[in-house]
Amino acid sequence: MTTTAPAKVTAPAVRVRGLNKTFTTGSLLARKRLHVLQDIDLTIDAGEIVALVGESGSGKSTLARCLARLEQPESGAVEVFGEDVLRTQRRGASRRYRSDVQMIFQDPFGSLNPTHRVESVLERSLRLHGGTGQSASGLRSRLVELVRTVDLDPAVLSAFPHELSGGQRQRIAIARVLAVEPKIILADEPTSMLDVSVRIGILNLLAKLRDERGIAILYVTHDLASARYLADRTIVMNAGRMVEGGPSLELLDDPRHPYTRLLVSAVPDPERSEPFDAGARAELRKEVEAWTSSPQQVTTAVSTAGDVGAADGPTDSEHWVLMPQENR
Ligand SMILES: Nc1ncnc2c1ncn2[C@@H]1O[C@H](COP(=O)(O)OP(=O)(O)OP(=O)(O)O)[C@@H](O)[C@H]1O
Repeated sequence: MTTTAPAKVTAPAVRVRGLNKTFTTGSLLARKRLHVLQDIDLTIDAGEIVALVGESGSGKSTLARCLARLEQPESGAVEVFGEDVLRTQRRGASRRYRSDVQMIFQDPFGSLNPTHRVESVLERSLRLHGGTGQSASGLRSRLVELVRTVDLDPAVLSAFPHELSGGQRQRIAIARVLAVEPKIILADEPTSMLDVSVRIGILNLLAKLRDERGIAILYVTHDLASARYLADRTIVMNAGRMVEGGPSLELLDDPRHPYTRLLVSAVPDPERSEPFDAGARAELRKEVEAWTSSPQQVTTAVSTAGDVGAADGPTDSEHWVLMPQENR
């Protein structure tokens, strides 16, 4: 008799279940509790990019910061490759966790020490990760390899951050993260401070890291068009809750939830057959308000997982047309 070996089950890179986070603000006499994350569920597989979109203040960064262990949620579970880290690492993230889960921020200048040349910024990360056992030539070739991975010329190694463009600085910030060989990258608006012309290069770099290294990426953004371009799945957040999620193309081309439809309506698309008019948007806004006061989890056919320009108009709206995912 032949027996079939059971299929190997691989845990997702990240699984978040029932996560809640509140902040207390105000003076002693007028304390206010802000429930910033409410019952958040999310999974990200290895080699997958998941975009988190929503209006300003919807809780996207707080969720990323909870995953980076920079914030402590009140309840819920965060599993990384199957390990329930809030239980097993109660006193804070282990050294291993801090290598495996890395964060990229929106301001690449703020995250690089202006007095250090690029090579010493990267060398520091390499040494932290691999100890001090590298020979001088081994170290040099790792530095060159790192900057080449982020598509920069090794000449940048001798530059100071202020001598680089915003896009180059963000690439160095990414190289520094790669020095510790992360399995998960939390990218919080990594292109929002960059010129439109260089944004797509950073998005393509993130896609390369997913495809070639199998890195799981949470991509936090206001820009629906870039989420559509880059992310395998997109999740929409409103006021601390997840309202809708699914494969990016399906979700953003055929949004079901009124809030997602409102966000999508703010991105002009000449190919859209029925343009949204002000009346339609006002109706959607009413539906969103009704949902916010009595939220129900919306499950769409594609279901698995703030200010995206809904009120202020789109940013980079041309990407919607210029960056179709299928032509990437
Ligand atoms: N440390 C903190 N203390 C108090 N309130 C906070 C703190 N951090 C965030 N908040 C509040 O939590 C809410 C969610 O903020 P968060 O930054 O997660 O939203 P976001 O969706 O990432 O918005 P943005 O796109 O503007 O960064 C906001 O109302 C914010 O003011």
